Amino acid sequence: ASMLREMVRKRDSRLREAYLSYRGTENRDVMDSFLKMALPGTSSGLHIAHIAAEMAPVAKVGGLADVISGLGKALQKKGHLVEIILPKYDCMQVDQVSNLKVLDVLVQSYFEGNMFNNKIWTGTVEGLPVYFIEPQHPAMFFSRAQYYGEHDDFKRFAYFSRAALELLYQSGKKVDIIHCHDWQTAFVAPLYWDVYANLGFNSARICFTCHNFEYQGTAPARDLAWCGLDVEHLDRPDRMRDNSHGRINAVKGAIVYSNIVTTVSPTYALEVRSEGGRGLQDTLKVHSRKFLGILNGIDTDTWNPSTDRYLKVQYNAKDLQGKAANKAALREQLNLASAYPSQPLVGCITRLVAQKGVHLIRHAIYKTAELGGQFVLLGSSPVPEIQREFEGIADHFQNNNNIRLILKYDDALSHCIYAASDMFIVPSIFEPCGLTQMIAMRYGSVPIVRKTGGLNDRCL
Ligand SMILES: Nc1ncnc2c1ncn2[C@@H]1O[C@H](COP(=O)(O)OP(=O)(O)O[C@H]2O[C@H](CO)[C@@H](O)[C@H](O)[C@H]2O)[C@@H](O)[C@H]1O
Repeated sequence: ASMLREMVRKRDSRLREAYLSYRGTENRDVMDSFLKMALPGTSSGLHIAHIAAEMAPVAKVGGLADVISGLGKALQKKGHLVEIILPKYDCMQVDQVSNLKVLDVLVQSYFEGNMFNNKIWTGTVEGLPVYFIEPQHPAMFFSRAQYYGEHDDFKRFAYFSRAALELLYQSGKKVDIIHCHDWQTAFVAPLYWDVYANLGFNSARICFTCHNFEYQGTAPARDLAWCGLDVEHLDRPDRMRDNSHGRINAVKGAIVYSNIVTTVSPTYALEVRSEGGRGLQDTLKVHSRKFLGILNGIDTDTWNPSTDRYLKVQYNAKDLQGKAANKAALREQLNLASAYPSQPLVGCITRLVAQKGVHLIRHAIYKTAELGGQFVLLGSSPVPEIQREFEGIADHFQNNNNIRLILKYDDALSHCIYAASDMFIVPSIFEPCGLTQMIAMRYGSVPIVRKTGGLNDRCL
């Protein structure tokens, strides 16, 4: 911790200046008024609805899921009424939902010229009330045995965004803040102001958080009509038309139409104002008065080595024996050599996509083997070539008792790796925030990161 504190002290002063001027007078009024409304520690008793594609642990692919439950719980603790709206995926972890039941009302929503019924399920996840929407649509949008990666993802989530707003509208809820996340629910912002506000459902203000500008949700302009948006009105350079090709862009629409737009670290908020914006930099500049970066946090109940039920032995900062016991347990579980307790163990838990620096991860595996350390990778890839490449590396080290690659998603194992490792690598090419380095620090594993985005931010 003292090393990290020292690093923070030595932080590039130009970056600090840039950050401070970004938070300067021009943005202050807008920010202050919204933060008073939206953030913990200010007023309480607001009704906040998050509309999202993921939530931990019930429907998790990556960091978005952690933030939906972590932020939701933090806001709830501050006295706000927080509700989450999710698709009812067939593959979600239903055992993580308490009191799951279907309501005896159906909510009808518009799509492609027709009205469709939606079953509404309710339940509690991590103490938060959740609504799950199950469309009664012949395309079975959320019964695909996976969360993303379907040919009609744009259609699936345009449908969900519309149905989620319809649920809020028909239930007569007086919501203060509707918080949507990433391209999958970016449609909520233009739908709210162009469709629902005209129906008198207009008490809420819209917050859009972009967790990663790499994914923007683009499609031919005509596809916007599916969820009832007006293509002619929105297919314009100052509204939803993408800045570099003729398609429409869901994230751009949310930037234009939301009251406040956030991303997940101040440094990334600076980066996306140039190339990091993946073509949206000019839009972010036009809307800079309502755009800011707020550093993510982690859910310190879920990620707590002194209460973590997945660990062999719980431990805390004052009791590192416990950490050693977890290292021994993981070595046994993964059939790794265990003769030398002090032989360093390097951990890495990630979605294996180009963003995460897969070539650097590969290099770290070989280098650790060469230097006589141990390496455990837990990761899976939506990109078949990358998955195959890492399967090859796993095979290569099959008989090496210092290296293990576990190429799947496994929540329980991830906790054990954070606890067992001495060091944790996050060599991302770009990283909007990054949660794994924060979790690693919480578990006493030293993060080794590339200096980018949230990995290059004030985290102490
Ligand atoms: N195979 C596996 N098995 C089990 N658990 C696994 C796993 N692979 C990853 N995880 C878990 O998923 C989470 C990933 O967090 P990241 O910060 O890397 O987010 P991600 O890049 O998905 O999301 C985006 O959103 C988040 C949240 O805003 C940003 O921090 C980030 O920079 C941005 O890219 C961690 O909780 C990690 O433990």
